[in-house]
Amino acid sequence: MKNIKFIWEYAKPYQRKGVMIIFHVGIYAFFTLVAPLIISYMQDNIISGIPFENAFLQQIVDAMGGISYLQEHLWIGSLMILFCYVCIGIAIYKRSMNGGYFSESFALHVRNHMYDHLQKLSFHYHKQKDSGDLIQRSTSDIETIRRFLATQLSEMIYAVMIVAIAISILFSRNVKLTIISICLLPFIMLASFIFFRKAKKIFLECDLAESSMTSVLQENLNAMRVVKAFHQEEKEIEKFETFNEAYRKKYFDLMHALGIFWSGTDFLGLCQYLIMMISGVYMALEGELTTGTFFIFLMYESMIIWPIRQLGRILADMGKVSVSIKRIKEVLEEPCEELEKGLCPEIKGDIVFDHVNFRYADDPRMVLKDISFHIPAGTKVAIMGPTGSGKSSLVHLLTGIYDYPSGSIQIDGVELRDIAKQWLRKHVQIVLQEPFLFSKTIYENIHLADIHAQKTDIEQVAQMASIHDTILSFDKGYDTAVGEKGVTLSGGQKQRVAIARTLLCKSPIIIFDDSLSALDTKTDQMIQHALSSLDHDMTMLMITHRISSASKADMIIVLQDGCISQIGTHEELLHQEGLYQRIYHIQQEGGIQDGRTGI
Ligand SMILES: Nc1ncnc2c1ncn2[C@@H]1O[C@H](COP(=O)(O)OP(=O)(O)OP(=O)(O)O)[C@@H](O)[C@H]1O
Repeated sequence: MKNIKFIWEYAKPYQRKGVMIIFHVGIYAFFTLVAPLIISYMQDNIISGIPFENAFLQQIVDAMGGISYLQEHLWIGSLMILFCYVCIGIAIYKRSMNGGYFSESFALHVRNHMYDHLQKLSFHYHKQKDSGDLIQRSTSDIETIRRFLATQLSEMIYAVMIVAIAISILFSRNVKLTIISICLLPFIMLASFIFFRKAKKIFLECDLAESSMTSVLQENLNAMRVVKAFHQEEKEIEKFETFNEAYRKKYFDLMHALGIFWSGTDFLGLCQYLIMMISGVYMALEGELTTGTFFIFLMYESMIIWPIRQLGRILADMGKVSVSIKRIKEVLEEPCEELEKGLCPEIKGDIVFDHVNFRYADDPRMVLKDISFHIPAGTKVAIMGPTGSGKSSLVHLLTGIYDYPSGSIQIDGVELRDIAKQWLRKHVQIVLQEPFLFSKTIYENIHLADIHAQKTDIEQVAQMASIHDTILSFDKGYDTAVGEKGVTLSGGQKQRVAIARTLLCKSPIIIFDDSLSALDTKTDQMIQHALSSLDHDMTMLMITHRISSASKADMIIVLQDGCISQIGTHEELLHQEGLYQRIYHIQQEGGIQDGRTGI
């Protein structure tokens, strides 16, 4: 019942079309059954002249001119049969149209709602969930329900109607032959139901084999540069062939099982048909059956055997539909991140960490331990430390993506978790280590940070990010399309476009998560120089591995194993024994001039 309600809600505004499916299937079933009846009456009562047992039918025939008139004008009967087939054609067309509207409307609304909801779910949720699974829920699961509504639903209604009405008519004609005609039908339906229940496992294995093969292909295409750089082509081909072969095997298993099922139930169906035919001929010879009635049995039998088999399949498939609905509901019922709830204080960029501890939900290890510091507004801070020491985790806390279990983080005196997330993210911008560019033009990629920005604003931030001249050197300038994941740009170029995009927000707090280290020292210095000449005050947190960059900061925080091991200015830390001094000496000695020190 809940599933019907779910489908009904999303099928708006085409719910009426759903009801019309039942009506048109009814018309289809009615005329499909009436056509053989007309032929039987023509044979028995018009041509052979057997009087009608039914007074109502006799009245209709009289109204049409009587039996002898119809005998002389047999084309009237043919015309009636033609009329039935025209009505069947129209009903099939209408049923398909309504099924299409109903199912497409459902799919459209659920897909939109899913996409909308996915945008509003927390980052934590997305991190925990497998993106492939979410894609499957938003596509294949919706498709399973759509297919059911578009075709299987009407097939099911048709099967129920045609079987129920045909068997009732057959009973009214000859009880004994009807019982003979349906004796194998329950077995056909049961065989079909059991088979498709059991076959679920094979279908699933086939789906999994296909998705594994697709993943290999996807990974290979994404990592084409690495594949070529390490001469992995042969190995990759071998790997793909293994998965392709596994998929072929599973598909063959499926075809084999389906082959056995279809031929087995075909055989049962034909046996049923044969039993009915032999019994019918025998009974007709004994005079228990008229030719017209026998004709009805022949026609109706073929009409009910295949829908019965189909009904078994649909009933088994309905399990899949309810599983899909459950999987979609699981996502839709997941609570959204409350982006607007909370305070919207004026943010200038004063940051205080007070005994903050932090660990990721799926990992018992403490990533940040007892972190305390104060960054006054407008300060430029460098964060250094060995890989895995917690630098990125620390700065990500400021964007409100994760919550901190203990301690306090305040921005301009307001507890960070009390600030509305949307407001916070508008004022705290981060340039990620691995920036992501959309498959749009460079202009659009920068412009999305502020839809009100003018072309001059975009050029200005591009200049600050030292990418303006590079963009102009492209044939299409700012209109250059950035390919899938920005592959038409080099890593450093992508990084600089991402920096320009972040600068366009003019946020009071800006974070560079190791994003400047990806650039050469000269570009890094140029960008930092441009940032220091900005006309608005900005607190800047910069994760870096370069002493040359850190030395220009007002404050340097050195993290080691999740704890602050040193904090101070370049001069102070230089005279302190510790990691900063060691890095300084390594870089001074010219070991690694351009970035990472191996810490
Ligand atoms: N999303 C996550 N879920 C669970 N653990 C994580 C996650 N991100 C990072 N970690 C773990 O937290 C610790 C700190 O990682 P973090 O990325 O903050 O270090 P980092 O100093 O920025 O490293 P790097 O310089 O290599 O970027 C590491 O041990 C890492 O394995």
